[in-house]
Amino acid sequence: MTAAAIASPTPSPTPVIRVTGLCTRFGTTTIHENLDLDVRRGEILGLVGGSGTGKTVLLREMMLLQTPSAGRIEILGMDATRLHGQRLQALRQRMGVLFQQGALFTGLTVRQNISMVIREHARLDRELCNELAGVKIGLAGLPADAADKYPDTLSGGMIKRAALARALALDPELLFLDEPTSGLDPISTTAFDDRIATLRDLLGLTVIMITHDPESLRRATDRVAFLAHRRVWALDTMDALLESTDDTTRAYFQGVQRAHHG
Ligand SMILES: Nc1ncnc2c1ncn2[C@@H]1O[C@H](COP(=O)(O)OP(=O)(O)OP(=O)(O)O)[C@@H](O)[C@H]1O
Repeated sequence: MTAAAIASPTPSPTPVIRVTGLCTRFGTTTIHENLDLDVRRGEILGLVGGSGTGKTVLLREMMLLQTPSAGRIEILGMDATRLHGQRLQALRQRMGVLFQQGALFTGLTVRQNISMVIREHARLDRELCNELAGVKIGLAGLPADAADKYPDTLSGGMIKRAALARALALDPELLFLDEPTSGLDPISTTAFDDRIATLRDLLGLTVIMITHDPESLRRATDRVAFLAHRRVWALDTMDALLESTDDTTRAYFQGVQRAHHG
């Protein structure tokens, strides 16, 4: 027998996020029922599904901002549903988030917006926090002179990047993006997606991204989780999902493609 024949298969690496048996109910409405999802370290995972299928709620549950009705969420090896107090806070700090609105404080410059987050969590003097904020601004792909501008003087694409810089403020291991490129033109969207891929490579981030944009899904993601019928209905590469023979999956992705191409 050859060595290859007796070698055991490579074990799949432990996921950085493992969701099992997740249920989410609001009153009598069930949004998720026995939903399972594994997120691999270092991947960019797209999260898609029809309106109201619970993408944002699932994202919030994985970020420990919302408690599911039932089920288990393991994050970075910890049973997150059992964490409280300081340990919960410490785990949250290992995650960065960019919500759809990007909400920056309009009365603060870009640098102040970011440095404020660093100062809240680290015992560093103001000057060092400002310097660190400058590093994040560069990582997000903003020109240095954007640092001292106020958000309402920036373009839509630059605001997204400023919000990205803030999401990177605490050196997260997990980055959650809720429709990060909504409202951006195709060129800015491509540039933003490329930046996310670069940051993943550079910083070893794991990225979970909700988006409706099929071009972004194809370009930026390693795998896509498709939510339907209250669970993760399909999980595969975008190319594989586009060729799926399953009726629900095919109908969704064909609809998304049609909507995108007008
Ligand atoms: N706190 C809440 N209380 C009651 N219902 C809620 C709450 N949060 C979300 N929902 C409901 O849960 C469902 C899923 O919401 P969610 O925002 O996750 O959908 P989504 O898949 O992100 O949709 P979209 O693509 O339209 O943004 C919706 O019907 C929403 O109204």
